[in-house]
Amino acid sequence: MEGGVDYLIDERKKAQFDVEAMKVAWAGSRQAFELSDRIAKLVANDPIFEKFSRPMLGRKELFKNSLRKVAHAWKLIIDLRLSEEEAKLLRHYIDEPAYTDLQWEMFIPAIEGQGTEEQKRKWLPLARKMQVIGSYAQTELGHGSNVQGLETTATFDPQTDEFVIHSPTLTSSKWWPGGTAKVSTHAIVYARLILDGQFHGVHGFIVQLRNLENHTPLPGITVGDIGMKFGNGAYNTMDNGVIRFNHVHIPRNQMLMRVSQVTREGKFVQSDVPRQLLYGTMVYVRQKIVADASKALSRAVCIATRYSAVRRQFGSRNGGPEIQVIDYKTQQSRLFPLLASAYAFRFVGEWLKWLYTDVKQRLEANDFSTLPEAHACTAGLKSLTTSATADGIEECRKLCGGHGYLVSSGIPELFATYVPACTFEGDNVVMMLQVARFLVKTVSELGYKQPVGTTAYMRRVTALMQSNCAVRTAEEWLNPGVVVEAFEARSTRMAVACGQRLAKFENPEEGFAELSADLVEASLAHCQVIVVSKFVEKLQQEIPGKGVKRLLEVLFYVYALFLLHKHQGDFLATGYLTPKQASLANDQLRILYSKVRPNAIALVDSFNHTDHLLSSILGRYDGNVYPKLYEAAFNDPFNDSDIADGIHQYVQPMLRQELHSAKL
Ligand SMILES: CCCCCCCCCCCCCCC/C=C/C(=O)SCCNC(=O)CCNC(=O)[C@H](O)C(C)(C)COP(=O)(O)OP(=O)(O)OC[C@H]1O[C@@H](n2cnc3c(N)ncnc32)[C@H](O)[C@@H]1OP(=O)(O)O
Ligand SMILES: Cc1cc2nc3c(=O)[nH]c(=O)nc-3n(C[C@H](O)[C@H](O)[C@H](O)COP(=O)(O)OP(=O)(O)OC[C@H]3O[C@@H](n4cnc5c(N)ncnc54)[C@H](O)[C@@H]3O)c2cc1C
Repeated sequence: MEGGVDYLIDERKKAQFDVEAMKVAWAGSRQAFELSDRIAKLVANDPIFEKFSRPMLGRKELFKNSLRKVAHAWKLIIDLRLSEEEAKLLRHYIDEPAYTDLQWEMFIPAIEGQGTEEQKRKWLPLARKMQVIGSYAQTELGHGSNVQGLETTATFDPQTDEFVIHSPTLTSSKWWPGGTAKVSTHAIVYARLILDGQFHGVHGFIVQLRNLENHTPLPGITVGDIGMKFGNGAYNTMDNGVIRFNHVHIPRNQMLMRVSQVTREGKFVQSDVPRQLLYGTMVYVRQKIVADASKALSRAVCIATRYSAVRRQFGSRNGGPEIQVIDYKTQQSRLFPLLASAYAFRFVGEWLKWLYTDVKQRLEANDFSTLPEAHACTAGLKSLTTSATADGIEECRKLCGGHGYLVSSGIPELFATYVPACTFEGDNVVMMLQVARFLVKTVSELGYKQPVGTTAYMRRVTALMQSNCAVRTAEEWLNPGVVVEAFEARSTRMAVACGQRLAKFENPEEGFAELSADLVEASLAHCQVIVVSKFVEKLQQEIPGKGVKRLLEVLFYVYALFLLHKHQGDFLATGYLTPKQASLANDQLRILYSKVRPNAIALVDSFNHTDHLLSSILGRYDGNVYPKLYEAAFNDPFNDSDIADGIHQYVQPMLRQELHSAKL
C-alpha cells in the first residue's frame, strides 16, 4: 500500500454519527453551512487563489501576487454581488493576510464606533467602495501595549483650524500597522491630543498618507515596510509599515469625535460616552480573533488526524500492516483534546459573537453598562484561545512526525501565520491582566454587589468555597453539572485567594504587580469556566442528526476532563478535589478517547475544510499521502536540475582537493 486512500475509506465507514448533520452543527445552521460551502468551492476552483506555492515566493513576488488576489476578489464581490457575509467568507477561504483585513476589520469599525454621524456619512461610503483604503496606526516603535504611553502628538492649531500630527522622537514612529507600508491611502492614527499646551489623552485621527492619483506619500510623511516577518509566505503577504510624521496638517473634523470633541476655539469637550470606547475597535477585533481560533486549530487537527490514520509504525505481524499511529494511546491523548478544543472554541466563539452584537447595540443606544464585561471576556478569551491554538498547531506538527516539518504538510505556514495572534490586538499576558482587574473588582464587591454575566457563578461563593466534589467513580464524572461546578469552584477559590493576598498590601497597585503571575492563572481559570459552560449551553440546545449530540457530549467531556487533568495542581491545591477524584477523571478520559477513536476522521471531515484551504499533502481528503509527497518533492523548483548552482564552484574543488586554488 503506497498511499492511505483505503485507510481513510475504512475510517469513514466507522463513523457512528451523521457527518452531514455535524457539518451543519459546526457551521451553526444549514444556511450558514451552505453559504460557507459555496464560497469555499468558489475559491478552491479559482486558479488565481492558488496558494500551495506561496512559501516558495520571494517577498516582492509574494506581495504583488497578494495584490492581484485582492483585486480579483474585489471584482468577484462586485460582479457576483456578494453580501458582506459572503465577502468575509471569501476572505477566509482565500486565506491570505492582506491590507483589506485592516480596511474592513479595523479602519471601518473604528469610524463606525468612534466617529460622529457626520464623519460616518463622509468616510464610510468611501471606504466601503474602496475609494479610500485605510489602516489602523496605533502601535509605535517604543510603545504598543501601553496605549496611554504613545508619543505621537496631535496639536491643535487655532489659526488654521487644523491638527498638526507629529512624530517627536524615533520611538514615536508608527511601527506595525498592516497595509500601511505600500498600500493604504489613509490611516487612523492614535496620538496624544494637545490643546494650548495641555495633554488631553490619546485619540484617533484620520490622516491621509498618500496621494490618491499617483500613490506617492504626502509631504511630511515618511513611510516604508518594517521588514520580513517569521516564516515563508505566511504574514509576509502583509505590508506592515513604519510611518514618521513631520508636522502634517489635517482638518479639525478628522479627529474621531464621538467620545470627545475639540471646538473651533480649541476647547476640549468630554461627552457622556466613556473614554474606553476609544478602545472599542480592539474589542471588536478580539471577538473576531476568538471566532477565528477554531478555524485555525481545526485545520491543524484535520491534517494531523487524517495523517495519523494513514501513517503506520511498528507492530507488524507476519508481514501484515503496521499499527496506525492514531491507535497509540499517547497519540490520542495529544490529538483528541485538540480536536475537542476546536469544537469548544467554535461554540464559545459563536457565543462571544452574540455578546458582541448585544454590546454593540447597547453602545449605539448609549448604554455602556455591559462594556467592562465585554472587554474582560474578549480580552480573556482572545488570550486563552490564541495561546491554545498556537500551541495546538505546533503539537499537530509533532503529531505528524518528520513530514509535519515539510512546508507541503501545510503546518509550518499555518503556524507562522497564526502565532502573531498571541501578540497582536493585545499581548496575551497583558490581556489576562485585564481580566484579573475585572475579577479582583468582582471579588472585592462580593459582599454587597451581585456579580452578573460570566461571573454570576460567584454569587454562590460560600457554597463554592466550602463544599467539595462528591465524585466517587469515573462514571460520575459524566455529568455536566459536576464538571462545571468543579471549574467554578476552582476559579472562585483562586480569585478569592488572590483577593485576600492583595488585601495585605498597603498599595493595591504594588500588590497587583507582585501577584500578577498568580492573577494570570486565576484569570485563565475563570476563562476556562466560560468555555466549559458555553459548551454545556450548546449541548442544552436541540442538535439534530443521528448521533451528533452524543458525539458532541463526548467531545465536551474530553475537553473539560483534559483541562482538569492538565491543571489538576490547581484543583488539588484549592482543595476542591482529592487526588483520587483527579485520578478518576483521568480514568474517564481514557475511556472517552476510545469513544472518539472510531469517529475521529468523520469528526474532522465535519469541519468541511477543502483541500485548497488545508493546502496540505498530509491532510488530503483522499489520504493519498505518499505518492503526492513524492510527486511534490520532484516538482520543487530546487529539483529542476540534478546539479545545483554552486556545486561546480564550491563542492567539486573540495572533492578534488583543489580548494586552496579555487575562486570563492
Ligand atoms: C491571520 C491569523 C488570524 C487573524 C484573525 C482573523 C480575524 C479577523 C480580524 C483581522 C484583523 C486584522 C489583523 C489584526 C492586526 C493587528 C492589529 C493590532 O494589533 S492593532 C493594535 C492593538 N493594540 C493593543 O491591543 C494594545 C493593547 N493595550 C490595550 O488595549 C490597553 O492599553 C490596555 C488594555 C492594556 C489598558 O491599559 P491601561 O493603561 O491600564 O488602561 P487605561 O488607563 O487606558 O484604561 C483602563 C480602564 O479601561 C478599561 N479598558 C481597557 N481596554 C478596554 C476596552 N478595550 N474596552 C473597554 N474598557 C477597556 C480597563 O479595564 C480599565 O478599566 P477600569 O474600570 O478603570 O479598571
Ligand atoms: C503581525 C502583527 C501585526 C500587527 N498589526 C498592527 C496594526 O495593524 N496596527 C497596530 O497599531 N499594531 C499592530 N501590531 C502591533 C501589536 O498590536 C503589538 O505588537 C501588541 O499590542 C503588543 O505590544 P508590544 O509589541 O508593545 O509588546 P510589549 O508590551 O512590549 O510586550 C513585550 C513583553 O512584555 C510583556 N509585558 C508588557 N506589558 C506588561 C505588563 N503590564 N505586565 C506584564 N507583562 C507585560 C508582554 O507580556 C511581553 O512578554 C501588530 C503586531 C504584529 C505582530
